[in-house]
Amino acid sequence: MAAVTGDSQDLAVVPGTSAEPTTAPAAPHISVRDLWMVFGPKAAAVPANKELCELPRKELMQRTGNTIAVRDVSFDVAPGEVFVVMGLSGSGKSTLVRCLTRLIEPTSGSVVFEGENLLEADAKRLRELRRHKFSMVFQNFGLLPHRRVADNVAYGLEVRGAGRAERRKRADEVIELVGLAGYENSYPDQLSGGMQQRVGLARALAVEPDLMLFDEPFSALDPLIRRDMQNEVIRLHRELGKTMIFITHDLSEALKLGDRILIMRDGRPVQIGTGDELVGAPADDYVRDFVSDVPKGDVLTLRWIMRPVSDADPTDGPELGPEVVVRDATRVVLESHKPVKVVDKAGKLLGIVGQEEILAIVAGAR
Ligand SMILES: Nc1ncnc2c1ncn2[C@@H]1O[C@H](COP(=O)(O)OP(=O)(O)OP(=O)(O)O)[C@@H](O)[C@H]1O
Repeated sequence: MAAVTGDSQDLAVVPGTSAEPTTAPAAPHISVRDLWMVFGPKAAAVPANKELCELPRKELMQRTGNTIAVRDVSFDVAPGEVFVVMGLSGSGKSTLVRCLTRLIEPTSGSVVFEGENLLEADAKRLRELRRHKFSMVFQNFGLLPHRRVADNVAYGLEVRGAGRAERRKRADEVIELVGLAGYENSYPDQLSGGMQQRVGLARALAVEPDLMLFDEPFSALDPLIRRDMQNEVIRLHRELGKTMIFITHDLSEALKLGDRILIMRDGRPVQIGTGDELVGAPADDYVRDFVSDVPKGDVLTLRWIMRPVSDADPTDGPELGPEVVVRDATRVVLESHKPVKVVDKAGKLLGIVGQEEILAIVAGAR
């Protein structure tokens, strides 16, 4: 999915620089710096204590009763970007995302949202932000069972104090938007899992949030329904351009939805990058392992496989941009009797891709 503002390529870390904080070209929508979340007694003392921070998880727990769920995480999310947080169970994804809106109180660091450090907001301001600026979609849908679809969708507006007519109008709009028209008066248990999650999506959209947070929203759904819901998020993002932070432990979901992906391990950020950067230049064996089964041709772009032009290369072949995905370039390259020239927007020749480079990827040799 393309970022609505800015070129996601520009937002990315340079391949191989792994977890360096990335700087968005425009003012970031949300900017996280040096964020720590330590559970347990005297948690605040842990981040500053190098010796404690380096202890294995079990030993830290035995010695101090603390668990480090998020350690020293920094990243920016640009307006309109879809930023995915990915990692195995226990890697700190949920804690990190809950810290962003202070559903969990971070131990230290800063979270600047639209220029405001949320860690300094008082309870009143925080309530205001949660009602007007953020919304969250949960894995277990989080619907109120005794309320009809329309009332579930309008719940956030009701909390905000909106009148009945306004609530109903807005609920109808978003119910239509997520494809649930006709089900306004149903109860959640009369709907399938996928439809219930559409209600969850509609409820999150109803309040017109600036930032949408998704906590593994589709993990409980069947694969086909899950695919439909991913496509639904892509469509809604295209139509509404909301900034989204999306947690998943599923790499294919991360690659499908994310402009950029943050990979977490044991609370640490291991790599932040676009899908092709993770696949083309994994920061370590953990990331390499994650991406090992990804069909490379579906993710890598020509810039990853092009070679320098040599004197022997004909340079009158067809031209393609460096951002073209290998899969999409395959036909042009294989049908051409000459190597394809990889050319940037200014017309500068960057490299050459011939049949060997394509076949090496398609056959999985690289
Ligand atoms: N309230 C808590 N008290 C103590 N430790 C906690 C608490 N919540 C989470 N943790 C610990 O923090 C670490 C990160 O947990 P978290 O739930 O954020 O991971 P996750 O990547 O979201 O995992 P999952 O995909 O299973 O939800 C884990 O070791 C977990 O046991």
